[in-house]
Amino acid sequence: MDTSNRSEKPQAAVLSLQRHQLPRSLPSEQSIASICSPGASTPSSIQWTGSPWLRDTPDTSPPSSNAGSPKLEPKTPAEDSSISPVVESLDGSQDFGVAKNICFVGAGFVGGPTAAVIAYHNPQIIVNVVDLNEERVASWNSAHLPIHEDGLLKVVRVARDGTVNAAVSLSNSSSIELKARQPNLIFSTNVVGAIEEANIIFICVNTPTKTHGIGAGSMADVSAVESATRTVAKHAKKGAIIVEKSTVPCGTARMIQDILRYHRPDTSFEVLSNPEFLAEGTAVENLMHPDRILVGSAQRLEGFRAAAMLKAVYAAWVPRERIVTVNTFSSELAKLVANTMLAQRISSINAVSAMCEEIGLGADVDDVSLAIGKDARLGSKFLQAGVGFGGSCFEKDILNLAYLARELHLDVVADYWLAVLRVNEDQRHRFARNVVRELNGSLRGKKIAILGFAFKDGTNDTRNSIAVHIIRDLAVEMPREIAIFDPGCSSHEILEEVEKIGLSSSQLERIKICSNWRDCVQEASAACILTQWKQFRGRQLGITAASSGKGKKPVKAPVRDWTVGKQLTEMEILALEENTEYSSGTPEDPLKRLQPLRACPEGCSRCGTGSGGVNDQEPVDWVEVASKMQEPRWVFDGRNVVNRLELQGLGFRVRGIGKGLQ
Ligand SMILES: NC(=O)C1=CN([C@@H]2O[C@H](COP(=O)(O)OP(=O)(O)OC[C@H]3O[C@@H](n4cnc5c(N)ncnc54)[C@H](O)[C@@H]3O)[C@@H](O)[C@H]2O)C=CC1
Ligand SMILES: O=C(O)[C@H]1O[C@H](OP(=O)(O)OP(=O)(O)OC[C@H]2O[C@@H](n3ccc(=O)[nH]c3=O)[C@H](O)[C@@H]2O)[C@H](O)[C@@H](O)[C@@H]1O
Repeated sequence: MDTSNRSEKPQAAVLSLQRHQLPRSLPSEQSIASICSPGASTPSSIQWTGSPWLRDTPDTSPPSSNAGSPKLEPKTPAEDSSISPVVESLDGSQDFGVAKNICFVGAGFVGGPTAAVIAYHNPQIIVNVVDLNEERVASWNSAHLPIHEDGLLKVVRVARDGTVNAAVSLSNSSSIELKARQPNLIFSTNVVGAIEEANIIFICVNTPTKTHGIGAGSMADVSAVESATRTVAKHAKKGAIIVEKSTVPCGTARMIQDILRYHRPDTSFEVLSNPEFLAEGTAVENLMHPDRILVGSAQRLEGFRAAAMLKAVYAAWVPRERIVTVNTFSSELAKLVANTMLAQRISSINAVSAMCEEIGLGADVDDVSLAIGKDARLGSKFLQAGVGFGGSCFEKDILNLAYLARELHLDVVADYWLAVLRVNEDQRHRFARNVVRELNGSLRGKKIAILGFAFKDGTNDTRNSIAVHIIRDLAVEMPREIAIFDPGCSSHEILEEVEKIGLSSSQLERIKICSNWRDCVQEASAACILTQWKQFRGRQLGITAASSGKGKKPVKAPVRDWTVGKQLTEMEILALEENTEYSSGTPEDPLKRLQPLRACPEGCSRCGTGSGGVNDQEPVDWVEVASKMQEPRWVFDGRNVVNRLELQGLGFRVRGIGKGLQ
C-alpha cells in the first residue's frame, strides 16, 4: 500500500480534523492519499485506499452524486453536545406534535422487527414498512416471516392482522373485556405512497462494506441510504422527521440533510440518528426490553422537538430514563463503538483461549471467563470463547470505525481496533488448522460434518457466518465431502453463502447440505460444531452446558385494577397472559384474541418447514452419532456446547475451544 501521499495532505485539513472539523468536500483522484499506517500489518483483506473527506478543491456536485462515506462539517456552537440535557426536559406530551403515521424504508432484519414492535405498542399509529424486494414483502405478509426470531410472529400478527374481541375471567370471578384491535402494520412495496403519508420516516436499509473503488474492503457503502434518502427527499411531506436507523459512518445525518436540501431547498426537515442495538436471535426480547434507546438530534430547538416526538413513540413501552438523547454525531459514533467494544471482548477471550490451548496443563478458558466475569467491573456477558464472531455487522462496523480513525490520522487507534478483527480471523484459521492436524494432516477421502451454519443460534441469518470461512479453509484440503446441517437455515440460504466464497467447481461439488443431523454425520470422520444451537448439546447431555442463555424476562407491567374499563396496553395484556388462569387457547394465544393465521397459497413451499424455513429441530442423539460416524470420531466443538467427558465416554475424541489438553 502506498503511503507516499500522506505528507501531501493539506495541513489545514489535518488541523481541522484534529478539532473534529472536517472539510466538506470529497477527494479528487489525485489527492487521494493512502492512509495505511507505515509498517502496520493489517489483514490482507483490509486496504486503506482513500480518504473521502480530504480534498482541497471545492465539491460542486449535487449531494446525490456523492458515493461513499459522508462529509463531516464543523460543529456550530448550537450543535455542541454540552447542551443536550435540554432535550431531557422535552417529553413529547408538550406541543411538539404526535406521530400518527410512521414509515420504515427497508423491511430487513432490523426494519421488520423494529417496525412491528413500534406498531404493536402504538396501536393508534399507522406503521408502513416498505421495501423494493417484492419477495421479502410477500413473506412479511404471509404466515412464514422472512426472519426467524422468537416471538416475532405473534407481534406481527397482533399489529398486522389486528385482534378479535376477547373476555378474560379472573380468579376473583370478575372478568375483563379486551376490545378488538384494528390492524396498524402494513408491509408493501409502495415506497412513495408510504413516504408521502408519514410524519416520521425511518431509513433502515443495508450499509455493507464497500466492495469496490475507494475504501473497498473497509469503508461503509452508504449508497442505499443515499438512494432511499433521495426518494424520501422527493416525496416526504413538509415537517416530516427523517430518522437514520441504519448503522452509518459519522456524519451521515449531515449527508442526509444535504440531500434533502438539494431536492427540497424550500422545506426544512429534521434528521435524527436512532441506531438499533438489537441482536439477532433475541430481536423481540431486545426490542421489548431495550437497555437504552439512543436518539441523536441537532442541538437546536427544532432538533429537540423532533427528538421529543420520536421519544414519545418509544415511551409507549420503554421507561423514559432508558431513552438517551445526545447530539447526532455522538449517536452515530456510539453505535460503532458499542459494536466494536462488544467484538473486542470476544476477541479478548478468544485470545485467551488460544493461550489456554498452548499452555496445556488443563487451563480452561471457560473457567477464566467465569472467574473474571464475577468482577462487576468486567461483567459476565460476551465472554463466551468460540470459533470467532460472525454476522453482518461486527466486522463492517469495526472496519468503519477504524476507517474513521485512519482518516483522522490516528493510526495507532485504527490498528488497535483492527487487531480485534485480526484475532477473530486467526481464531477461525486456528480452528480449521486443528481439524486438519488432528486428522493426520490430510482430509483426502474423509467426510467432515458441519453442525451449524447460522452465525449464531436463534436466527436464520447466514451473512458472514463463521462456518463459511471455515468451510473455505477445509475445502482447500479436498475432503471427500463437507456436509452441512443447520436447524434454522434453509438449504438455499446456506448454498447462497457457500457460492459466494469462490470455491472451484470440484470443491463446490463436494459440499452437501442436509436437512437433518443424521445424514450430516453419517460416515463422517469429524463433526465440527460451529453454531451454539441447543439441539447440538444433545439428548443425553442435558441443558446445563454453555449456551447463549436467553431467559425470558418477567413482564414488568404496572399492577392495577384490571377491571377498570380502560383499553389495556400490550404490556398489560402480556402481563395478563402470564398471570391469569385460562382454560382454553394456546401458549402463543392464551387469551384467544389473535386473528386466524393467514392462509398460504396452495402448494406453498414453506408450509411444514416452520415460520423461518426451519429444519429438523430434534436434539442430536450423540449415542446414535457415535454409531454413524467413522473412526476416529472427532468432535471439534467450536462453541464449547457439548459435555466433553460424556462424549469421550461414548468413544469420541473431543476438542473444544481453549481447553488445554491434560
Ligand atoms: N441485522 C442486525 O441485527 C442489525 C443491523 N443493524 C443495521 O441496520 C441496517 C439494516 O440492516 P439489516 O436489516 O440487517 O439489512 P437487510 O439487508 O436485512 O435489510 C435492508 C433492506 O432494505 C431494503 N432496501 C434497500 N434499499 C432500499 C430502498 N431504496 N428502498 C426500499 N428498500 C430498500 C433491502 O431490499 C433490504 O430488504 C444496517 O445498517 C445494519 O448495519 C443494526 C443493528 C442490528
Ligand atoms: O449492530 C448489530 O448488527 C448488532 O450486532 C450485535 O448483534 P448480533 O451480531 O446480531 O449478535 P451477537 O449476539 O452480538 O453475536 C455476534 C457474534 O459473536 C459471537 N459471540 C457472541 C458473544 C460471545 O460471548 N461470544 C461470541 O462468540 C456470536 O456467536 C456471533 O457469531 C450486537 O450484539 C447488537 O447489539 C448490535 O445491534
